[in-house]
Amino acid sequence: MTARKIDGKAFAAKVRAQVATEVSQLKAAHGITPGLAVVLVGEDPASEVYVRNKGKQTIECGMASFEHKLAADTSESALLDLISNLNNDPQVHGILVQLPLPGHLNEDLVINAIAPEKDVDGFHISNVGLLATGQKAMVPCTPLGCLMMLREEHGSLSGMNAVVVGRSNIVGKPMAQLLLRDSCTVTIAHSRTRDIEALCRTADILVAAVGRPQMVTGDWVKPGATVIDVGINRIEKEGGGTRLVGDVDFDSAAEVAGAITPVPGGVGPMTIACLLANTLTACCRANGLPEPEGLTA
Ligand SMILES: NC(=O)C1=CN([C@@H]2O[C@H](COP(=O)(O)OP(=O)(O)OC[C@H]3O[C@@H](n4cnc5c(N)ncnc54)[C@H](OP(=O)(O)O)[C@@H]3O)[C@@H](O)[C@H]2O)C=CC1
Ligand SMILES: Nc1nc(=O)c2c([nH]1)NC[C@@H]1CN(c3ccc(C(=O)N[C@@H](CCC(=O)O)C(=O)O)cc3)C=[N+]21
Repeated sequence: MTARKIDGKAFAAKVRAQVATEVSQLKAAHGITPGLAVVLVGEDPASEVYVRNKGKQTIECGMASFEHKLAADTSESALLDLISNLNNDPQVHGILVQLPLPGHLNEDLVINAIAPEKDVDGFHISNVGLLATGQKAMVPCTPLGCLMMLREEHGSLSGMNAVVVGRSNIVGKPMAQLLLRDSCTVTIAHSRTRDIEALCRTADILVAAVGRPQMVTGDWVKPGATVIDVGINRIEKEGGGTRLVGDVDFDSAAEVAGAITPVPGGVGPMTIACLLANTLTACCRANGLPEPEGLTA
């Protein structure tokens, strides 16, 4: 392996420590405790992992955690009622509805029912529009975490060629927006992209968010490039059991890349740290207090 391994786990711990410090100051000076509500409808294995890690870390940071676990057959109106209550609850500064939702629920409708200023996922159409037009928004946690690691690695990203593989609303598109805002030349690739390997080899920054285990191999990577692996895929292990792998084939990519994030221990922990940072930011904004520095995009 020649690439530097970017330690997302350690970086996330630093971000959470900063959040915890600011939370304790907020409590001491103003008697305010930031609160995060997480809504989980039905059972999704990826979401379960996320909710478990997140609840623990929310409390470790000194914030209040409100978990709402609803049955898989919950009606849309019941879910909208809950969101309305959370929108009006002064103890709740951040609301996250775990995706994907069961098929009978309209995701767009549900997400857009969240008060934009409490939308710590940054998925509400208002926040998407604010980000796209360069205004102050809630920035989606996963792309924000990726951006923080890239800035730490490179300082300025200006003029770099970035290729984002994946065009989802929750990762690919907002990632591309953030890279564009930092003056990268951005290309978004997806399942219809022609000669995707050659395109990826033009990237100084390569972000993989496809949901296909180990799809991006070393021969897709430009020598010295920085590779950010967003993928979280559970695969069968030889000899039984399962293990977590990314969308990048770590071993072959690490032979070519300059720096690379591992899975686990890369983007995942940063996502949760950014969720906590967004909750703190939302709480400061709600109370007309100055925002924490270095925790927003
Ligand atoms: N670490 C973290 O914190 C998080 C990790 N994830 C993980 O990131 C990955 C992506 O998530 P998400 O964006 O929600 O996934 P989606 O399934 O919503 O989007 C996947 C994207 O990848 C593209 N794609 C699929 N197959 C190919 C292919 N063969 N070649 C090129 N492009 C392809 C799709 O293209 P098209 O649009 O043409 O279909 C689509 O745009 C998953 O592994 C997920 O688990 C997600 C969120 C947070
Ligand atoms: N509204 C919404 N927002 C999300 O941001 C969201 C979502 N829904 N639905 C599911 C996906 C997935 N996701 C993960 C975040 C962190 C880890 C994480 O902490 N991963 C650890 C490993 C965890 C383990 O050991 O299994 C790591 O990569 O090191 C994983 C997955 C957020 N998502």
